[in-house]
Amino acid sequence: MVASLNRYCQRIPSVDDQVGQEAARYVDTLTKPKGSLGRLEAIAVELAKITGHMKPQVSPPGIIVFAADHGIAAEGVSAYPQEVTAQMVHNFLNGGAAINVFARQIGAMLEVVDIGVAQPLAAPGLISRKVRYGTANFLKETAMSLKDAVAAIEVGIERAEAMIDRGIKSLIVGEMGIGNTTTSSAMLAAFLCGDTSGAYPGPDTTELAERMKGLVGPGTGVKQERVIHKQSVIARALALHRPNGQDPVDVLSKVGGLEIAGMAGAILAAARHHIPVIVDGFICTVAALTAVRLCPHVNDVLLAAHRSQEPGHQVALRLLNKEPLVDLGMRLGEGSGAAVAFPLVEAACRMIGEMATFQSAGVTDGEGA
Ligand SMILES: Cc1cc2ncn([C@H]3O[C@H](COP(=O)(O)O)[C@@H](O)[C@H]3O)c2cc1C
Ligand SMILES: O=C(O)c1cccnc1
Repeated sequence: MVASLNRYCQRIPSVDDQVGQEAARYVDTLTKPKGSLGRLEAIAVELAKITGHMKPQVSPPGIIVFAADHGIAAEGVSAYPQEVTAQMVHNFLNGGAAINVFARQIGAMLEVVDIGVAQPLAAPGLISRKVRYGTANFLKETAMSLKDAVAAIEVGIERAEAMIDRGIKSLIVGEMGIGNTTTSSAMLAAFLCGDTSGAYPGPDTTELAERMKGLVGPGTGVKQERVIHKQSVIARALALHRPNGQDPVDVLSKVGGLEIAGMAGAILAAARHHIPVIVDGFICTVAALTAVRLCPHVNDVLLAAHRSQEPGHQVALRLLNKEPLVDLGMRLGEGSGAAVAFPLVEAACRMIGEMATFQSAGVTDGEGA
């Protein structure tokens, strides 16, 4: 790993288990039968551990949407054309996308970052941090250089730290990039397959494509034949580049995406500053996995928001050992599932922050376990 990134990761603290234990004891003193608020109680304890505060806060939340294009889109892996990425950036800036609506609902700060859209973009409010004009088609060549992968991670760190300086108390990262479910499936497969020796076969990739089944899905809504085509594209790319699943920067540079690198960097920055991350769907969970491979205890600051319909999401969640809060059948990205689940996380904070104790309210405690 590059020295500067390595140094940054080394400065990421562990969560505070002692505050967590105190918070768990305190939750049991609140005016309710013990355990009766179910997972909200566990979330409150997680948030206490992450923030180091017995009464954690997650508001205001910050949302950073990273936009970038994918050379692999040229292989016909999406139901929509590449120019939709740039068009949606304008939609975000005009406030008309799903994430804008949910960001307003939860009072979030929202920022849109061009980290690698394939065409020049300039518009009021857009944060321009283009590392390159989209990735290369990774079926033919590596997606980007190692230097670009690290630069994109560093853009994510920079943007998250800027928002943290502005006072956000939790972070949601979202993305826009036509073709990025293919990229995410390829990265997930690399993290899985690259772990075992001899994982990548020779020129015949049929068996490898078969193993892609549970990792590849319809994305924006391609038909089953095209899902099979996506599996084959990914298998051929993996056999060509043989990414090392133990080395997330290698995986990013060979089959990754600029926005996924940016999201991973932003997640690292949140962990560095004791800020909880509410993880969106498939793409975001692959970015989170990338951050966790860079620094394993980053996993402790992640809360999985929702279960995406994209099949690989289930696999990625299992690798992180996370159970999502809700399953609404969503498959959008942009950070939308995380924003929709945010009020549940906020409820957990309010519970531990505002409820009376048996003692303060003069209510007689029982022995409920
Ligand atoms: C209008 C529109 C808005 C979106 N917002 C998020 N995505 C989502 O769909 C894309 C990934 O799917 P695939 O790999 O099939 O291209 C990403 O841009 C993702 O953020 C959108 C897609 C479209 C078409
Ligand atoms: O779950 C996601 O992040 C997702 C699923 C489909 C398309 N875009 C994003």
